[in-house]
Amino acid sequence: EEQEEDVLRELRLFLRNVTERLSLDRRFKAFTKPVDIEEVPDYMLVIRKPMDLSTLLTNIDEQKYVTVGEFVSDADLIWQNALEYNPDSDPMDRHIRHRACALKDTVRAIIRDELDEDFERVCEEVKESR
Ligand SMILES: CC(=O)c1nc(NC(=O)[C@H]2CNCCN2)sc1-c1cc(O)cc(O)c1
Repeated sequence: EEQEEDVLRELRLFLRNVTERLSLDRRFKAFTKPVDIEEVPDYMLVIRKPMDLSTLLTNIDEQKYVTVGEFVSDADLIWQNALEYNPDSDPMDRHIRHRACALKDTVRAIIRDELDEDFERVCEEVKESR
């Protein structure tokens, strides 16, 4: 009902704000758009569930996320995929892995610092009620 829509609207505002801040961070430039298959043809052979910051924003607008936990699971795909696709000692691999680790830590720090646990609990209750 109305109160549920109020909670989900506030969730979308929070998630958009987090995603937009990540997209503005120069360290995460490589994660802002889907990997271009023309540039990186073997990517889809290695990575089963591609994810990027622009797709997170689209998912938010399409009301895919009812809890912060669901959003974090998709956000985690971004850095997990980067670690998987870049396992080697190649300087480029190390460079991307460093940024992937920074993305992982930044998402967790923002959620820890800015997400009210009572708010996430209400979102979980909305999810259970559906
Ligand atoms: C996001 C990601 O995982 C990614 N990984 C790369 N790895 C490499 O290029 C390594 C792979 N091992 C051999 C030496 N090259 S390039 C790249 C990427 C960077 C962008 O700025 C945009 C984009 O769409 C993809």
